[in-house]
Amino acid sequence: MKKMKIAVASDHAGFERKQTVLKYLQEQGIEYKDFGAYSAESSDYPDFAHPLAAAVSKGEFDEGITLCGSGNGINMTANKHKGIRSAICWLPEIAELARLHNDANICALPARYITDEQAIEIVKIFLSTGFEGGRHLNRINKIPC
Ligand SMILES: O=C(CO)[C@H](O)[C@H](O)[C@H](O)COP(=O)(O)O
Repeated sequence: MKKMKIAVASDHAGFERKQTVLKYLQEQGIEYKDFGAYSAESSDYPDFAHPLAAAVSKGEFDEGITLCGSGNGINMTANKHKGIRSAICWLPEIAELARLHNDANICALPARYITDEQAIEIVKIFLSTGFEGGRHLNRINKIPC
């Protein structure tokens, strides 16, 4: 895997699953920053998703990984930022397509609906798959509003 700098965030609902993802990144020697939440105490996902998405948008990180209960809230928040293409990835195949076809730069995990093993598999595929370009480049260029 190429050398990368990854931004990671969750709310309380994604906190436990995030620990598994962080351990995986550590084991792989992948540099990361954890933007919070730092406990499983109830919290609001925008408080963590906005700083993470701003940092990815500014190019401070190569990609982001986010987790909340369903993946929706943290995904919606991140997609408000310029240049962010955040995709909810609930299967490895969806994660692969999010990179190949959509050049997604944030992988949003539905922490309450996947296992630790599935989370790792999804992250592994997301981080190791490149953008296909071609016809997909025309399409992603038409996304900004
Ligand atoms: O935004 C969400 C749902 O669309 C996230 O999954 C949150 O994690 C979830 O809403 C948190 O729910 P809780 O009842 O406050 O734990």
